[in-house]
Amino acid sequence: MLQSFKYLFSCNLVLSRSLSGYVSRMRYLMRLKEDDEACREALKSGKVLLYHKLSPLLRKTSSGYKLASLKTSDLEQILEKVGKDKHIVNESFLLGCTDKDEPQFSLDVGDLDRSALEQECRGMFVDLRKAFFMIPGPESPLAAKGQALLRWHQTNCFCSATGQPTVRNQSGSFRVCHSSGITYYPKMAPVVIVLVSDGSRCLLARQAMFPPGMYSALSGFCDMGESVEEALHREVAEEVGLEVENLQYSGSQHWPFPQSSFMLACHATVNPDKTQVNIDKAELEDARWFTYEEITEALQNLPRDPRREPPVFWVPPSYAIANQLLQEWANHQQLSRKLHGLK
Ligand SMILES: NC(=O)C1=CN([C@@H]2O[C@H](COP(=O)(O)OP(=O)(O)OC[C@H]3O[C@@H](n4cnc5c(N)ncnc54)[C@H](OP(=O)(O)O)[C@@H]3O)[C@@H](O)[C@H]2O)C=CC1
Ligand SMILES: [Mg+2]
Repeated sequence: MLQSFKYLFSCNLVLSRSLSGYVSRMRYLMRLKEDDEACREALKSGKVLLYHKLSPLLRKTSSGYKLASLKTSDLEQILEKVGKDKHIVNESFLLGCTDKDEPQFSLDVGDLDRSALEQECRGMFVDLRKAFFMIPGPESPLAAKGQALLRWHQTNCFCSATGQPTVRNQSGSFRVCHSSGITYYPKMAPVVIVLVSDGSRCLLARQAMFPPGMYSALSGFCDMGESVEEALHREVAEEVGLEVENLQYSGSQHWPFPQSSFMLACHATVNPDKTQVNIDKAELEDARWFTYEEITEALQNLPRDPRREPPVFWVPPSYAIANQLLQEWANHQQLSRKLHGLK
């Protein structure tokens, strides 16, 4: 009894410690967003993710590649070595905070000589899509956020009402036009993504612009005023001419390409007697039903090696929420096959 009480007590202690750690970190970040001076101070002891024309800096380690996270003081020295004023570090944007309470920032140095920087930083700038195949999975959201914030600032330098320049706050959590008084906040466009199943197969599609052989779940931007459910029904009807039912929320994800999207992912079903697809050829090059065996094989395909021919059929990498939908569908199929005594 005492043992279990002790165990419960220690669990609660761990829980309350970790909760208060999280809460204080969030409060700290909130303050940095609002207080320019505090943010400038935090930058001095923080870490900066460096980008060159929106490509993040990666460093090779003994086990592969990692996002390079440079101490501000080291970055200042590097900038001076490549002949740049170290104060451009102050143009960094606040991204978040590590679990060791180190504030993290991103900075694009696209106007500096790329190879000189790569040499000084002992790393290389890699296109973000390629970087997703190289860096550890947990680093992907940070790399995406860093790029998205930089892109948003680069493309929102002027007020759409007055044409006057907008001015950022120190953290980069907004830009303001002093002429109109309008405040602009970084934006994401809501997108629905849905894996449609007929019970034993799932429906995937490809756009002409996708890399050869890649198929993904159906997706589309939400129209103004639409709910997620309405957008989902409409996109499936428009793109493949089917009516879906039994929508089930799966999860969400920020997606940086081509501009920031906020992906809302769901599963849905169609009546197994009504599976004939009618493709909107203006949107999609192809859409077809895939079996459980095809999906499990595609999910096991290793990340693409750009030097080799791509497989005939492959699916988005594990970081993409489309991949999560496919994993969930395959797990569900496996379970129901077991229940029905199938392999
Ligand atoms: N993370 C993931 O797993 C996946 C992410 N995605 C992402 O979802 C997003 C949407 O998917 P997609 O199927 O292409 O969308 P849609 O089916 O809505 O088709 C895109 C079309 O909509 C137009 N459009 C309408 N509203 C917008 C808007 N706010 N921003 C940009 N274009 C708009 C575009 O026109 P035009 O281009 O002519 O300007 C384009 O022709 C893409 O950014 C894609 O990268 C998609 C699949 C998987
Ligand atoms: Mg679409």
